[in-house]
Amino acid sequence: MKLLNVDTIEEVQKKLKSYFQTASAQIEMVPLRQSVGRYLGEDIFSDVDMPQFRRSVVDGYAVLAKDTFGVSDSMPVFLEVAGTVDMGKACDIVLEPGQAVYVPTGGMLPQGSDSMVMIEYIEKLDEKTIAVYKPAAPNSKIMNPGDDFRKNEILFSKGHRIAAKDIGLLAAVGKAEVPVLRKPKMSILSTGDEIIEISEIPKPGEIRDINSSAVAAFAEKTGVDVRSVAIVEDSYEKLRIAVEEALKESDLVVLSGGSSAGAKDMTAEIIDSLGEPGVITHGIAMKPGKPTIIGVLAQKAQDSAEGINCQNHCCKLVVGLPGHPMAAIIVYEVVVSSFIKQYYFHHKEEPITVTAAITENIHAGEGRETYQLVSLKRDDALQWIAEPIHAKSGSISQLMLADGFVRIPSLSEGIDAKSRVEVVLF
Ligand SMILES: Nc1nc2c(c(=O)[nH]1)N[C@H]1C(S)=C(S)[C@@H](COP(=O)(O)OP(=O)(O)OC[C@H]3O[C@@H](n4cnc5c(N)ncnc54)[C@H](O)[C@@H]3O)O[C@H]1N2
Ligand code: MOO
Repeated sequence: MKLLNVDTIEEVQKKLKSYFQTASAQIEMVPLRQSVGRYLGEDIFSDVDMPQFRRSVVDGYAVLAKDTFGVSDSMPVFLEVAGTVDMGKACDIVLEPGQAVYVPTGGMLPQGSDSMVMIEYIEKLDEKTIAVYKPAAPNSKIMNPGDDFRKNEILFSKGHRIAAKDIGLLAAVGKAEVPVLRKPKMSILSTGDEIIEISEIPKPGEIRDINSSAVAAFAEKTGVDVRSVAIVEDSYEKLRIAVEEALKESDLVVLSGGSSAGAKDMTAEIIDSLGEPGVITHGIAMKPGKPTIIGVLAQKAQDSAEGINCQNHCCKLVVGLPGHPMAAIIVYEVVVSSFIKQYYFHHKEEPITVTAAITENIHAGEGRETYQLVSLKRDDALQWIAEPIHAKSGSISQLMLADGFVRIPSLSEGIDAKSRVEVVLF
């Protein structure tokens, strides 16, 4: 029985690495504003100093700071106005001691000046003279070249996921088009004679297809291009044809159901029939999610001393998720999603976690790594607490209450109530 011989998650990752290790990035250019949520295909360097010129951050007069030292409301200094700077134009005025030059916010400071005095603190006596009532410290109210970032500085690394907050910086370095990694294409197949479309009313024995929509939503959240979702009945030939068709249009095929040891569980057989190396893992030491199948199909088998090595994504991943919805979603997040981030998106940034005190003892899962759903709340001292959600993996309603999950290693004794845990957020 294959299911008795399960791999740990680390073993699965090691096996996948041997097939996908040299997968190279395929880059496409997208307009800047459409790049939010995409993963960078190249490191991004600044092409200019920012700012490129000494710039005022206020409306006021450029001065030599030491001309203003010691001035006050009752004892101003009188400075000669040597000119006005025009916005968007280079300033060729050279400021001499005893002079001031009007500079609007964002304008270029004249040579010889080292500070700005805001208009609130001056009085215009005539066209040529101002009185300054407040001392200015050197470098105050100005930005020097490179204060924000310097030319040739690395701003973002390949694999970084672009967020809305990054768009301004990409705009500042002229990225009207951004090199991003191509989205892998995924097909999702739900198997089972009992599975019906969600628009239908289930008759006794039937169940609406939860997994396709749920897995598609998690995949799209990660940036995957979900090409198709379909329900396939428990027929070897129909399922084999469906997987074969899906492989033509997709880089990854995710099936749900049909992964455990039951009589109709033919997913593994079908993967093996479709190419080499076929099923590499049948059963993972995780809870939930034990009856998971991982298959790899080489498109161009390159027999070498190391065996089949998939270069440039010539290997395709076929995953048989457990049918139980909660198990399907957790396995997708823990195994498939992290594979996609690593091999297709070169994404190395760790997910943001929240440290919280767990409210109950959690048992470790007898040789299996346990993924415990939790909901996060604040206690009276405003510290995060994680409340375990006790839900059967065949259910779905409790998932909406979960903020994330806690990982309990298989060799641990479990977690005691009140101990600190890391919650990986959904
Ligand atoms: N003898 C054993 N039986 C089972 C084992 C085992 O180790 N030995 N593992 C159990 C666990 S754990 C799980 S999880 C399930 C996995 O079963 P399959 O992956 O073969 O899935 P099915 O049998 O097709 O379905 C299981 C369950 O989930 C429902 N389901 C399936 N697909 C969907 C869907 N798209 N949307 C909603 N619900 C779905 C299905 O109707 C079943 O109720 O096996 C245990 N058995
Ligand atoms: O471990 Mo199963 O994958 O749902 O309970």
